Amino acid sequence: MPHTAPSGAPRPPTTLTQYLIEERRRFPQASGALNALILDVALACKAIAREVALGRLGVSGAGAATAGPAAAAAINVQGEEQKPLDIFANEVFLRRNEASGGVSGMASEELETPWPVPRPAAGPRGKYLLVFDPLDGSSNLDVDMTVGSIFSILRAPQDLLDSDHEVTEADFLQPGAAQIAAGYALYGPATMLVLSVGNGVAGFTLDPNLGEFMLTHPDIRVPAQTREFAINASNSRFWEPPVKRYVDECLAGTSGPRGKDFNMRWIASMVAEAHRILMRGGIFLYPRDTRDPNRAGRLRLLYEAAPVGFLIEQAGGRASTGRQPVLGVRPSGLHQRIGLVFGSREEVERIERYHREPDRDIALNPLFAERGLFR
Ligand SMILES: O=P(O)(O)OC[C@H]1O[C@](O)(COP(=O)(O)O)[C@@H](O)[C@@H]1O
Ligand SMILES: [Mg+2]
Ligand SMILES: [Mg+2]
Repeated sequence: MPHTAPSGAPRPPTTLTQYLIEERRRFPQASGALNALILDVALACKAIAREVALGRLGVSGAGAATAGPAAAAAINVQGEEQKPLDIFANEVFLRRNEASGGVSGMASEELETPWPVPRPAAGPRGKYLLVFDPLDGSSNLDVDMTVGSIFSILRAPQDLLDSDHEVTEADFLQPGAAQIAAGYALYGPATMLVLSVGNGVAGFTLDPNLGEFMLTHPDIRVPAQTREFAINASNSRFWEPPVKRYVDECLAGTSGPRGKDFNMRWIASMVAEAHRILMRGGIFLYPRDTRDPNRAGRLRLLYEAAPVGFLIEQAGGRASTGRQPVLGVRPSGLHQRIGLVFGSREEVERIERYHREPDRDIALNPLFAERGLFR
């Protein structure tokens, strides 16, 4: 990053606030509400980062002094066990952002129904809707591995702004292409915030001494090609033929049709996988499979697939269901699940191509027919 003033003297790094002010200059009529909302989200992420870093000493520990809203673990709307930190992170997101005045409703992985934000006593309703997975990859907490938070900002529909009624599920059912901004925080060795306001992707690293997110990755681009893939191979018997074919070809390496060796990674935290792919390329698959006929995939469209798709596409990569661009899918419900493939553009396009080819052609593929490495 060219942090050099015209005089040649090094310039202090840009803060998240300064970055947002610069971005806002592109829209002279903007009120500043979006920036205020993003800064509130960033503040929530800093509070979560502190708590995550405490490990068993914090709300996750049995004798935690600060148990607060996270005291009891429960089962969420998805039928998944909520860890104390899932509940804590959800509370932090809700409390921080309902006070901001920027939103008129929120939706979360941890809440069955939308969270209404009443019309303020004076002034207009918040112009935006905030959707989030407050803690992604929380199964990693027990083993002190990287987790994250992921969020999406949508415009509140005009009829909601004009009315006094509470936000409804239908207000959120907008395709990913309608997102105004999306981002995630990564709670790894360093805490990072990666953000797009529709003008590329920027990464900020939390300076723990200053408590500020500093711009460290100004223009993140996903390389078009890769030799690294990520998929939970324990599901291979449920995969559809195009996915089996793709993975088999990667595994065949130099002796297969791809003519090159591939590496594999699986962190079990989509935010962490997305971050690796934004940093050095790669491809991630959590495809539609046959494991549960009632579920089209594992990941949730509104608060996992859509924001990650927005970031990846803003960085020059591609995000797809395998059959169509994920940003084009209009959700049918808050917690709708979907198959997701994202990352380096050429690999995602290849997987989409395999989905278009009839299964008959795939069965005739000599590699797939003979090897079936993951069958
Ligand atoms: O346990 P699996 O099948 O590997 O699934 C891992 C996936 O589940 C998730 O952890 C789901 O997120 P949550 O932890 O928010 O439920 C993804 O981040 C990750 O890609
Ligand atoms: Mg998640
Ligand atoms: Mg979660």
